[in-house]
Amino acid sequence: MTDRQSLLSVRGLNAWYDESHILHGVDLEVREGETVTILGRNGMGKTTTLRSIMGILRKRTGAIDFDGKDLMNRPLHHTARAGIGFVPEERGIFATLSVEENLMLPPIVSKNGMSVDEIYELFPNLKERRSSQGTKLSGGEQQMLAMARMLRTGVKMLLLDEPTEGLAPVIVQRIGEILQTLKQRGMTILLVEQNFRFASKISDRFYVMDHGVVTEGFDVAELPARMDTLHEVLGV
Ligand SMILES: Nc1ncnc2c1ncn2[C@@H]1O[C@H](COP(=O)(O)OP(=O)(O)OP(=O)(O)O)[C@@H](O)[C@H]1O
Repeated sequence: MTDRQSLLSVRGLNAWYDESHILHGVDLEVREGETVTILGRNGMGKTTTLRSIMGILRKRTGAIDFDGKDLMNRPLHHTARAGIGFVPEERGIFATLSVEENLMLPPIVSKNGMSVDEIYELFPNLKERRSSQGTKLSGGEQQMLAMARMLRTGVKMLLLDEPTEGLAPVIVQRIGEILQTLKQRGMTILLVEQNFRFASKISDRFYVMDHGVVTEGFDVAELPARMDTLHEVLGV
């Protein structure tokens, strides 16, 4: 992995919700084609890190570089245009629009995106439900649609916040297979995930967050040797 180029680099990231200082100097790096998971107990700042990278959370300091571009002083829509797709925990499916209308909503950012046909091949259940309203979808279908919608835009990197939350094991497995397929196609993925078993199967590297800082980072090969300490820190 070390010969791959850095795609996302975050250094000394501090972030605040109003007066609450949540991130205290987060450092992390994701290289092209890697899947990296941020682990950590509830409330440690994982979601805040993703929101700060995207620029949804504006009160922040530090450096964020993506694909050679400085993201720190750009408006939110420029972050998306630079090629990062954020799939939030709440998924953000528009209830009154159909599956296909939701799919077509975000603007294309590069011509490397998947066609609608390719998307339906990867997500056959979305094809079946292409005319269904957003409200009629199961949690798993909503998660798949939220991911699919980003793949169409041609982003280089996905930020996924707890994609398996609340989903049945069979759907979690299906999402794991989809992420493996995306990895094979060269997608770069930064994942926040409480489901450690799921994350351990698809990740190349891990970071652990504790009280607004990254306390450790390690390769998947080191996972067995780290299990005891992870068990203590995360309760996994
Ligand atoms: N909108 C908000 N306003 C104020 N504080 C917030 C807001 N959202 C989160 N926080 C606080 O920021 C801290 C970090 O939350 P964050 O959601 O980033 O944690 P997390 O590691 O993603 O955990 P979780 O899995 O619980 O979401 C927590 O103390 C939380 O209470």
